[in-house]
Amino acid sequence: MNLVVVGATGRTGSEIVAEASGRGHDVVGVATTSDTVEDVRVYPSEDLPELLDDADAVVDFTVPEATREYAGVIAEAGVPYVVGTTGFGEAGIETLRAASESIAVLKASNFARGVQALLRVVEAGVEALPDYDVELTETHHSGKRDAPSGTANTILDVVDSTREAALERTHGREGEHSREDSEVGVHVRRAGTVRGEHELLLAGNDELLTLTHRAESRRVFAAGAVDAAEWLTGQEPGWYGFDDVL
Ligand SMILES: NC(=O)c1ccc[n+]([C@@H]2O[C@H](COP(=O)([O-])OP(=O)(O)OC[C@H]3O[C@@H](n4cnc5c(N)ncnc54)[C@H](O)[C@@H]3O)[C@@H](O)[C@H]2O)c1
Ligand SMILES: O=C(O)C1=N[C@H](C(=O)O)CCC1
Repeated sequence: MNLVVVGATGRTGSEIVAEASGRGHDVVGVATTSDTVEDVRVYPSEDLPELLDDADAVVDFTVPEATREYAGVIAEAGVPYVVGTTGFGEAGIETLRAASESIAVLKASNFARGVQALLRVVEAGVEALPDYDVELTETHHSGKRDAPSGTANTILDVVDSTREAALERTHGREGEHSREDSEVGVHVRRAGTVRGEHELLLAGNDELLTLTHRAESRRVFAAGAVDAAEWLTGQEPGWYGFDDVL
């Protein structure tokens, strides 16, 4: 497969370049500056249109503003598009949904297979404990731009779709703040080189259930993203998630 990795010089993109190259795929990179990663040529972003001519898939781990810029070009080129970038607003999601009318778009906030398993366990836990208090804590490296993480938002979306009514997301607490039954506390920690940890707490009836996932390297995201790209090349245009791949 001819793969274009956008964000190839990044923390995660460089792992994806290594993973895809290791599987024998032909890889080129795109980033804000030209470079070389794992012996793979990285081109500046203005070169993306011509790089799409021979591409079988694009994998994007950049920033929301870059993804929004690329989506139209990639859709026009008719190339399947795997998006791992997080931190989009509604407009960004709309741009990707529009692209999925003409190409296969697979967007996931987390390409670790263990997080897909966590989401299934979260649904079962909330179904079994519908009246328990819910709190979420996520921890990532000190360089992460967006908060809360895309994965945290995905977990909370699963909680909301499983409960009778959506919970009001309270981001941190300070001063006098007694807890309402209708709220979920969302707590964000940024420190060191943490690759990604998510903990969901369900508490009530004098007991606690904690559901936790910890990524111990970015290779786990890279493996999932390349699996997704390999799968997506065989799909019709449309909107897909990583759960479709598993
Ligand atoms: N879905 C997942 O499994 C998953 C896993 C890890 C990271 N992420 C997400 O991936 C994104 C990148 O994270 P990171 O830590 O690898 O970032 P990073 O800052 O290390 O790398 C960002 C990359 O994007 C490129 N870039 C930035 N602005 C650009 C622009 N305007 N045009 C072209 N390229 C541009 C940079 O050159 C760099 O290569 C974040 O949104 C993060 O949340 C998702
Ligand atoms: O390192 C990051 O940044 C990560 N971002 C994703 C998110 O926002 O959920 C996935 C975990 C790692």
